[in-house]
Amino acid sequence: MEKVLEINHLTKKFGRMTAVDNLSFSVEKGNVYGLLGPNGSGKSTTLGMILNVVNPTDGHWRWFEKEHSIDSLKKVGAIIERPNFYPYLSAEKNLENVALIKGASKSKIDEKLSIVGLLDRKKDKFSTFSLGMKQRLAIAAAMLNDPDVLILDEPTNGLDPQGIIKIREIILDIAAKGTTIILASHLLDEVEKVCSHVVILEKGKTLYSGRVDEMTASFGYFELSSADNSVLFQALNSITAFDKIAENGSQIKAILKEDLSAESLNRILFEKGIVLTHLVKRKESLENQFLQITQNQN
Ligand SMILES: Nc1ncnc2c1ncn2[C@@H]1O[C@H](COP(=O)(O)OP(=O)(O)OP(=O)(O)O)[C@@H](O)[C@H]1O
Repeated sequence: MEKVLEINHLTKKFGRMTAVDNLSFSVEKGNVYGLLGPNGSGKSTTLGMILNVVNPTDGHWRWFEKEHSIDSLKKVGAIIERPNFYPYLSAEKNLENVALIKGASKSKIDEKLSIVGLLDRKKDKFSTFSLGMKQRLAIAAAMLNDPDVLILDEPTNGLDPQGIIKIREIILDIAAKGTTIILASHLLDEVEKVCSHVVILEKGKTLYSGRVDEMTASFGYFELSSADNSVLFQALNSITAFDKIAENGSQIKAILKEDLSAESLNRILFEKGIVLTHLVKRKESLENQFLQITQNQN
């Protein structure tokens, strides 16, 4: 797989505060990466470093498997601050200005406005746009020179539900056409809906890095009960596949640390003379895992 970005031991300190702490991960072409973390976890600082606007304290990164070159960033489109356009100019005129600055062709303007659903509003002044439309225009501007990578920092912040859905559809559409996307968000739901990969940050440290579906597909847990739960509890404790076993009202919750099917567990317990009255296998959602991970840090 072609590597678009490699980050190694990246660290940023502001005085005594470490905003990004020894961060390492790689971004492969064609995927959508979520940088997920609560406010202040170091997402924007990380994006600032890889975009050359924040100086790192330590560590390094490289774009497109090349050592540092300003040229590499020409293939990266980014929206890291609120879109800044001329309010009294139309969407089209604003994009003409951006094209001029970026050295992109004006012939791309209609195509990009169409991708973000603003082609029929191209003659309207920027000042008449909703926040969601402004954000979509910013995406069109970032896409003008057909970047290989698009970076978005909290792209749906402050938008209404309709605006949020629209932006997410646009991101997925751009990704489906082959552009690699790196998206910083504090919304787990957003990452689950949009990203294939996720790096979870808490206080600048990586807590999880990997595929979103692998994280969702953790080993899960069982809910069980039997006529005598204390005997069941003891029996479960002797099975090495479990990480934690807890009584939960009339049921026992047994969390897996490795794969074990409901059928196998039922058989193991039956062989120990235990007949179950209840057996359900469940998977923790990414949301629960994220909450657990962030809670454990406090
Ligand atoms: N220029 C700066 N000077 C001092 N501290 C800073 C500076 N920029 C960021 N920080 C601190 O670094 C930490 C990480 O901030 P950062 O903005 O990267 O987090 P974030 O995950 O993007 O959160 P948010 O979504 O709230 O911006 C925070 O504690 C923040 O206060």
